[in-house]
Parts: sequence; C-alpha cells; structure tokens
Amino acid sequence: MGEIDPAFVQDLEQRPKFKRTEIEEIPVIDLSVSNTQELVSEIGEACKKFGFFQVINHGVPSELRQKMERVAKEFFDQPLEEKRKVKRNEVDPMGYYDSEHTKNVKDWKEVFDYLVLDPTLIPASDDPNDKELRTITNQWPQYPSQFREICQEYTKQVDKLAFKLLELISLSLGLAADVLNGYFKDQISFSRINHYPPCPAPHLALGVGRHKDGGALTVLAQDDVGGLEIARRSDGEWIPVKPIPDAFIINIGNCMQVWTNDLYWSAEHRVVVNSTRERFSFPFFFFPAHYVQIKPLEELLNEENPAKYKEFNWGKFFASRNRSDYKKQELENVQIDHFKAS
Ligand SMILES: O=C(O)CCC(=O)C(=O)O
Ligand SMILES: [Fe+2]
Repeated sequence: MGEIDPAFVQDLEQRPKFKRTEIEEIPVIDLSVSNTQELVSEIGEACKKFGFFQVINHGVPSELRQKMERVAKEFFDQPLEEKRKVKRNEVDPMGYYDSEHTKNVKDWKEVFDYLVLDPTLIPASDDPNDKELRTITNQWPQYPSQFREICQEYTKQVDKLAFKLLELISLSLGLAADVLNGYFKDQISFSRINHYPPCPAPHLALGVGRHKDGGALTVLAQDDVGGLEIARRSDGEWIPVKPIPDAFIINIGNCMQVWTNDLYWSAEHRVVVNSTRERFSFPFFFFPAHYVQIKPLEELLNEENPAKYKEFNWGKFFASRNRSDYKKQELENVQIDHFKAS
C-alpha cells in the first residue's frame, strides 16, 4: 500500500506485526462492587501484573462521553488552517498539534491538549539550576461553540474519577486512602484528544510510538475502533486493549511505579493505526504539582526492600519530557530508569 513521508516510518523492530498467537485480556474491574477489600485487591493485582486495567460503573455519565466524541470530531473535521489558529508551541504548550514525535519518530495523529487548572504553574525550563517558574494557560477554538464547555465538564468528572482511583490504589498498598492526595493540590494534569486519521501504510507507522506515561495515572477513553497495545510485564509481548463501550482504561504512570518502588508497573504502550477508520481517544494525564519530589514511599520500604530510585523533581521531569515532544533529538528523552539507585 501507499507511500508515506519517511518521518513517520518506524524502525523495523518497532513496526506492528498484525499477527497474533494468543490474546490475553487486561482485567475489567467493576467499581460499583460494595466489598472494598475485594475491589482493592483486584486493583492491586492488575497494577502489579499489567499496570493496566479497565473500569466499568465508574460514575462518569455516558452522555457526557458521547458529547466529547461529537465535539472532538467536529473540531478535527475542520481545515488545517482553522485548527492551527490554536496551535501549541514551546511557549504555549496547550492547544492543537499535528507533529508530535515519540521516540524520535513522527506519530500518525493530531492532538488537542488542555489543562485541568487554568492557569497552571510549571518550571520555566528543564535545567535543574533554573528556579524560575512560568504560567501556562489554555487556548480554546471558536468552533465548535460548545467545545470548551464540554471539554471542561468532561475533565472535571474524569479528575474526580482519578482521585477515586488514587485512593483505591493507596488502599491496595495497605496505606491510608488519602496518603497521595496532597501531591495533587496544585496538579499540573492535562487532558488530550487524540485523532488518528486512516493511514495508507499502517505496517510502517504508529499512531503513537512505544512509551510510558510520565505521571501518576492515566484515565483513557477510547472509541470502538481499537489500536492500543500494551507490552506485557512478564515477557514484553504486545497485547491489544479491547474497546469496551463506556469503560475507561486506567494505566499506572512513572510516578506511581517509583512511589511503589517497582511493585506497580508503568507499562510501555503504543497505538497501531489502520487504513480505513479514523480513531479518537481521550487520555487524562493525572500529574502531581510541579514542586513534588518523587521517590519511593517510606511506608513501603524496609531492609529487604530498599529504595530502588533516587528522588527527582516532577516539574523538571515534565519540562524535559515536554521539550522532547517537539523535535527529533539525538538522545532518548528522560526515563525513570535514569534515577535508579545503583
Ligand atoms: O490512543 C490511545 O489509546 C493511547 C494514547 C496514549 O498512549 C497517549 O496519548 O499517551
Ligand atoms: Fe500513553
């Protein structure tokens, strides 16, 4: 099939196979079960084994989700010059973007990003000696007219769900439900809308190249097209995440892996594209405040389980990740493995 710009072509070993031997499903967890003990133990097992699970009966109204899908399509259906009126750049990192790189290869997608708290304070640069902060704000398009209102309402509900999951995860670690909440008082979380257009060469490109999410958790809605794959913790095999109507996919991010000293797993994942159907997905990246220092939680450490990571500043980690999204760089972007205690 068709030719594509070489900027999108993945290295041979990163290209999707489209051929599967056995398919394992990630756990589907019903948040309405009344037995908290049972619920938290299911969540704990999923966080250890996969770092990924889906939730149903989560309390986010399905009508709101349908509205999100509608305005997302209306926004991305516009001509490029309309979308570029709210284009993000290195100064204004929120808004529309169509040339993100993951692992230095261009992703077959376009995105729209917006903050939960507007304005949000982040470090001015990723230089550890630079103490300066800067304020970032949202950019909203004029059309669709309800876009802003629906996006904000949706994210308010998903943020609530993220706090609920944070508490369930804390309980699953044998800790008080609210031990981690304080880190999110000035959260720098943002929501993204991903649009993956049909691709003439799905065997060469990826919608999003393999990566781990940086924050604490990601709460993701996907439509019915499918394409998300996760690397299984036990053997690295790529397993597809089946679309379930109205479910949210939850994945553990880098901060949670460090807090739990590797007990819970931030799984690598990627998105494969297809030649016939466009796809939309809606991740909410639940990020601590910029000033939070990330390190294994003292309560979980002992002589047999010493800290596997040195502490690092979340804001600087975020700033460094953000910088590498914009252009091809010589080196891999920052990873938690760079903070492993030797
Ligand atoms: O589109 C998806 O299913 C996942 C996207 C993703 O991993 C991301 O935006 O970080
Ligand atoms: Fe991701």
